[in-house]
Amino acid sequence: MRQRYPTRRRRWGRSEPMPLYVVTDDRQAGEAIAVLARWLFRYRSELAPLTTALLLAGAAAFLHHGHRGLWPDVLALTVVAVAVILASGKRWLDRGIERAYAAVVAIAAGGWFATATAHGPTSPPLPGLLVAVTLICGAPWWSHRRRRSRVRIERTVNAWPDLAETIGLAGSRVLSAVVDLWGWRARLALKRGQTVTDVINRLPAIESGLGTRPGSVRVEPDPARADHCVLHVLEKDPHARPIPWPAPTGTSVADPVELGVFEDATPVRVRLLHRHALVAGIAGSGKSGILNVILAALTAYPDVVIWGIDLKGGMELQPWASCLDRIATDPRQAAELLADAVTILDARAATLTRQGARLWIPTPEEPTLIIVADEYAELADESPDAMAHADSIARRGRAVAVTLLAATQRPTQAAMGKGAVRSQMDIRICLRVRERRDTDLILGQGAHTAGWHAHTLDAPGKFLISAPGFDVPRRARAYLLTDERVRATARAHRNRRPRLDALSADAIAHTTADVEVIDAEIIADDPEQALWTALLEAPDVGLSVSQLMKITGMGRTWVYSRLQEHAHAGRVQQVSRGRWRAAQRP
Ligand SMILES: Nc1ncnc2c1ncn2[C@@H]1O[C@H](COP(=O)(O)OP(=O)(O)OP(=O)(O)O)[C@@H](O)[C@H]1O
Repeated sequence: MRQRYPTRRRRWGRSEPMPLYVVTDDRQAGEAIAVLARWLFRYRSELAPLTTALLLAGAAAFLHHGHRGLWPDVLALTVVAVAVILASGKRWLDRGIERAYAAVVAIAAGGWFATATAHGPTSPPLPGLLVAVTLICGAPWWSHRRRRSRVRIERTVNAWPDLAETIGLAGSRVLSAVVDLWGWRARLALKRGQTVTDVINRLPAIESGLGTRPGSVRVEPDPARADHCVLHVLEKDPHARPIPWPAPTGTSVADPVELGVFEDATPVRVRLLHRHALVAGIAGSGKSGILNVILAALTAYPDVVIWGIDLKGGMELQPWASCLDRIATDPRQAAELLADAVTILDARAATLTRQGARLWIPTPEEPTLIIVADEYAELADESPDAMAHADSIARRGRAVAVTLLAATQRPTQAAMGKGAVRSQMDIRICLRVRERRDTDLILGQGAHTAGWHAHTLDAPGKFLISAPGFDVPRRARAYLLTDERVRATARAHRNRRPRLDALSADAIAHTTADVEVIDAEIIADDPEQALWTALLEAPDVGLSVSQLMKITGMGRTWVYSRLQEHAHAGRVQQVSRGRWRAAQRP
């Protein structure tokens, strides 16, 4: 009983006034003083401006009584204090505004103290002035966010032993705590036998115990100690607002692509070369947003050819059409495209074997081939052939630089669990999911238990990434490209796109052979009519500008200007870079 009494008393705060006790013995006065002293100690930070004012008044009264001639010395000390703050205050106060505040407080306090020493602290207007200066200088102090956070941490650290018991982490200790930009961080030492998973499983209880908003506490394991972890409390959400896309910095597909930023403001930079990637999340979670960020970066590189599969009828990838070498918009085209990718893969593999090399190193002349597939699960449902090819690419494509970037809304067992595709995905980007088990489906069995809580991501574009170098669950938010930015970026990058290398192009030459048949069938009496007929009858992959020049017998400028007119009127569409066909065909 004697042990529990003081423990409970420690928890009383402003919101929970101390209950009324009827105490019958003489210790009442002693208890009241002890409670008052504890209260003063607990709120010492908030009371600091008042305490300083009282100390100044007391000291001034003392000096005025016996040593009033010392006022010039007080003034000189004030000048020295201000000089020290301005010259070397950076050691204690890293922000300029804080140092300026400290200097102003020193001038006000020193000035008042010197005057009060000379004339007496009670001589008017000095008492009123002291009250005014205390309130004016106290206001920034009371409202200062970092000070308040520091005080809150101190109280939390003191209360941790009780809190730990309540939330089921009894025996854990706070080793250190610091305030950071968005809240505070504490290093925890766990009781022997406790693990980071125990802490992760108690996250909602910790949030409740700390009185923070749901979803505001993160736990990061300590790579060096299984019985240590870092607790990160975010008082403000660093990802509350969309983050605009900064222009890409890389020059080659070998450079990492910057997807967004983590909560500590470090960029999420991931290398796509020789790796397959999966982007998954529910509708509206921001998959297309992430594809846009990746495409905006990739289309700037001269050593990557991009093919697209978009089973939403080309809706998602259409803005990038002028930068894509090829687009498939239905399951049949998708199967053909993937079959061609496997042909390229085989041709490259055979060449590498002949050369005794192991890796296809991309250059602008021999680019890497990345196949961007939106709605990947649809493909699984509608084209088993396509899945067989995708499986092949997933297993054998890395070394020869033929890789997949798949986005899916439904990480179904059929699409993700079977075959090699999911297990071969080196980079997994998990946006918001509906159910916990979807996290395991995307990131791998056991991910949810290990703290990858994708179901708690609460805004589009927020994601978790599991990839080489990213093995702890850290929340990030992808950059956002507006539609206008997507169009402008595609326009800026379209003339820099490389073509497939001769080896790969020859391996799939049959695709262009289909197109040649059409060339022969069109008669170019009337160039306008010939152009339109050709566009109407163009194959799914479209016709190139040089083919249209041949068919119409007209020059490049004429063909371009007619195509622009048709495109402007919505009559033709650019199927992929430099390939056109009529928007609606008979
Ligand atoms: N990184 C981001 N930051 C802020 N908002 C975003 C971000 N990414 C996407 N959004 C917003 O979320 C909405 C849905 O995004 P998006 O279309 O990318 O989702 P999706 O997962 O592709 O959806 P669907 O599966 O229906 O195609 C859009 O209005 C977009 O503006």
